[in-house]
Amino acid sequence: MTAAPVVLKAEGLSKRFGGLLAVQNVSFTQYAGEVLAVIGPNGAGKTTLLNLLSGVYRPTSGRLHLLGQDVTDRAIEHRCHLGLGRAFQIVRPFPEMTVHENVTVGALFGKPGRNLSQAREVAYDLLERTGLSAHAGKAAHELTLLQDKRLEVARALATGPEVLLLDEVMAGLRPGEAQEAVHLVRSVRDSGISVLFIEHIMPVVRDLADRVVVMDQGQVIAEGTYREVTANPQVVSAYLGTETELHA
Ligand SMILES: Nc1ncnc2c1ncn2[C@@H]1O[C@H](COP(=O)(O)OP(=O)(O)OP(=O)(O)O)[C@@H](O)[C@H]1O
Repeated sequence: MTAAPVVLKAEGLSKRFGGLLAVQNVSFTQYAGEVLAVIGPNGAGKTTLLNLLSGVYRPTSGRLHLLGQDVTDRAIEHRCHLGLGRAFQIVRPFPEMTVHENVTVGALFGKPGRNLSQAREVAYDLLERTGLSAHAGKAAHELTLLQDKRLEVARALATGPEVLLLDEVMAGLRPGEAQEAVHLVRSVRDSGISVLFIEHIMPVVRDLADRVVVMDQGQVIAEGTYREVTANPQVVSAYLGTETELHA
């Protein structure tokens, strides 16, 4: 059997803020088609890691490879054009623009070489895929929270990613809504996109992740299937005293 190609490879990534090593020597590999979760208690360094992956921060040390290229010193735009998309926890669409226009902007600027009519077509297709077609003409500020999250995913997909980073996109959703969001992420994965996500809601991690990377105090303390990591005493101990219910 041939192993799936590597899409992301972090090698000893660290990020220092003054006296604090927020991310310490983090290494992991993500394979094509894989859904990888990054979990850990508050302050573990998950968001900082995501910022290192997407290019918001340059690492203090370590290297990052994306789709076979060393992108350690590459800007956000370069990573985006290469095939890295990101959806944020706090959704910030252009509120007065329509839902369709918001996705068109992503399709136009996230992928070089598209003209406006191509971007508009891509946007219609993505609204269909993310279940927003019926809301295409609404102003973005009229959407519900779940629809906002769908829009955020549609905007990230509009850049044509091969790897999609999701930063706690389930935050604030009710359980039924979170299940709908899980279906959406599965459909993204089924379309061939590799997904790396940060999540605090353990049932979501259990339902979605092929593999889980657990961080604590900036370091990776465990890696494996959901079952493996939640049975790991070091992981259990890292979560003790936190509000997160580790065993979903
Ligand atoms: N820009 C920054 N400047 C200084 N310290 C920072 C900065 N960003 C994060 N930190 C610190 O780095 C550590 C890791 O923070 P980070 O936000 O990455 O953790 P997290 O695992 O995402 O936490 P949470 O689950 O609460 O979002 C924390 O101690 C945080 O205070």
